[in-house]
Amino acid sequence: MAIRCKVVIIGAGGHAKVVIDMIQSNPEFEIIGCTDRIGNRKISGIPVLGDDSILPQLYEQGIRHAFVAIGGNSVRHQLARHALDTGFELINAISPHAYVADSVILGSGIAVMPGAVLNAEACIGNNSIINTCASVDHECYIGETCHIAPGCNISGNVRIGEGTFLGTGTKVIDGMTIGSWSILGSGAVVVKDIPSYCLAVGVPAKIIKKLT
Ligand SMILES: CC(=O)SCCNC(=O)CCNC(=O)[C@H](O)C(C)(C)COP(=O)(O)OP(=O)(O)OC[C@H]1O[C@@H](n2cnc3c(N)ncnc32)[C@H](O)[C@@H]1OP(=O)(O)O
Repeated sequence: MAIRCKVVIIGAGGHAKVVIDMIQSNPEFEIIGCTDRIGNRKISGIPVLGDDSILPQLYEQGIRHAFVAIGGNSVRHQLARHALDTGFELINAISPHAYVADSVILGSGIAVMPGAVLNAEACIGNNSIINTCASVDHECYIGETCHIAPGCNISGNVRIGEGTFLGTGTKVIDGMTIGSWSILGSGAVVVKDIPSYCLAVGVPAKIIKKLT
């Protein structure tokens, strides 16, 4: 039997439960535990080993692979940087029930949840989440550390900058550009470009706040 890569999961909330389920379905990996501020417990049968300060110790013990399972973009961004600085390689967690076209380009640290569809020549940046039943169509570019929430539909040739969050069920028509670190409220329909650092909601999506 092939030796399985030992993986530590960083985070132990609801998002981590979905990630654990996906990684457990991949025979390449063996999850050795999670990290979280609240230790001394198990999630989905996996022990919480301690908080993030134990990562260097785990690396010294020979664990080389990690996955940051945190839904919030800025915290995920910071923890991914910390894990990489410690020496870990970030794996991808791809559901066997997602469709990922052969020509899709994936970075590392990416979660693709059940029912998600990534169509031809889409490109997904490091540490991004394509959540349950979201679709990313042909030639889209999704930057690093984005979160495309459940049920979003992103049409072809859309570009989304780093750190942007599309709330549940957001729709984006083809060819749009959405900037970095913006937030689209649940149910928004994007029919015009959205700049960086904006909160936009509604149908059609309108900017209601500038974000810092
Ligand atoms: C598997 C998972 O669970 S993944 C997680 C998925 N989670 C989501 O998709 C959550 C998405 N979040 C939202 O849609 C939130 O409502 C946000 C981020 C847009 C706004 O949140 P907040 O910053 O707390 O804003 P707040 O709730 O104060 O609303 C501000 C205004 O926007 C309106 N608003 C908020 N959300 C929306 C929305 N989705 N569509 C239209 N209007 C909205 C509010 O009614 C309010 O209007 P008012 O000022 O006239 O009263």
